Amino acid sequence: MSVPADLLALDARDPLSYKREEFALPDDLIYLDGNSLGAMPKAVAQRLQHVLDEEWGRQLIRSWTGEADWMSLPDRVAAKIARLVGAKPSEVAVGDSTSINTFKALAAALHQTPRKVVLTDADNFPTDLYMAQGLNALLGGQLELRRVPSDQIAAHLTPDVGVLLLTEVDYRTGRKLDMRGLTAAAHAQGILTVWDLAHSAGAFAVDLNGCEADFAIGCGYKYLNGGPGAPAFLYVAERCHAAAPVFLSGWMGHADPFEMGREYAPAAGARRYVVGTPTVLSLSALDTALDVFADVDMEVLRQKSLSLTDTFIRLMQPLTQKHPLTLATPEAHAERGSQVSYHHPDAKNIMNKLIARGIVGDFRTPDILRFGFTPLYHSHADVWRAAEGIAEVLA
Ligand SMILES: Cc1ncc(COP(=O)(O)O)c(C=O)c1O
Ligand SMILES: Nc1c(O)cccc1C(=O)C[C@H](N)C(=O)O
Repeated sequence: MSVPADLLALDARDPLSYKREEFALPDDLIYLDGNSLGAMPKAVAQRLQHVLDEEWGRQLIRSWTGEADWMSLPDRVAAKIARLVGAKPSEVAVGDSTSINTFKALAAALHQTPRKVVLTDADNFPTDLYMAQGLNALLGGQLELRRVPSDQIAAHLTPDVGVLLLTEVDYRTGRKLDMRGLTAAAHAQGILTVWDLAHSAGAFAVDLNGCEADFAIGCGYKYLNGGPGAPAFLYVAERCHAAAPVFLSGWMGHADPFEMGREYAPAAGARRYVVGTPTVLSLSALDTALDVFADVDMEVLRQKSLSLTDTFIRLMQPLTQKHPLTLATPEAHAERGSQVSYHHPDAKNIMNKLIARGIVGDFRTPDILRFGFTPLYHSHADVWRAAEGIAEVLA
């Protein structure tokens, strides 16, 4: 069997097809895991070589303030991410991990309200729950972490809730929450919002300012393709800056680090949430990786993402009739991120077999087969080949 003509026609008119060339991807792999670790943009290798040879190797310490200007690297990367998430550059800080930034955001948000309840999705990504638990321990156990199923969040926006901590796209099911509606409903009850955009940033256009979101965090190594352990980001709405204290008040978030003053004074804007010395190698990789998005219209990217996931769901549909395979991802476009997941009682074993055949997705407990689609480097033909491989493994 070869790729059906209708899918080849979709690929022929794909306005983003030229993007695949910008990535180093093995030809014999169908990589459906960009939602865990994005593929490497080819330009990153050249950038890192330059950083090694010239900026570090030759210029050494002079690169902090010289031509390389490592001091402003977090801010330059922040400006590129800001465009993708609908924020002002001065509202985004880049550095640390998503986990650490979750702590910063949650601590700052809780400081702005006398309320002690943090409302979250019972199935939120573990690190979000763990960071809230750790913060609660630091605060002497005065918080209540209230966990409810995602479809019951709206009904639990009660006046005792201080902060709503949610992941926009669920890492297991790929279900996308209504960030705009939930943020407005939260605000109507005087609740601040912290959105985890790990599976959103770079996957589709996010509009933090348009949604009037208060705080957000996100990963650099998934759809932003910044490489393993890439720096994460933190968004703090401008109107929250004055009241959102910096608890991790490191010298690199100081207004004038080299003044070496005795008292902490925050830098302007979100730069104050940068803590210690910027991780130049990984920031440089992320900086160049983000250039892949420079000429990309995020609405076009979203349309392609939906076309890829629609196609996958359609091709997989007959398999759900023959096997104990059920779609875990919502079919409504507004409720879907850029991944498609299925429940299967033997999911772990099936994923291992798929990976052995070069179709790389994820198994997630307890029974999820997860397939991530990256419109920058996937074609409809890839989707078809993946579905064919899955059919063979299931058979
Ligand atoms: C929703 C979500 N939040 C956070 C993280 C990760 O946080 P960190 O980069 O700190 O490991 C992930 C994935 O690893 C995730 O899926
Ligand atoms: N962050 C990860 C890592 O450091 C190692 C392996 C996997 C990951 C992941 O991305 C897990 C992930 N956030 C998930 O959505 O399941």
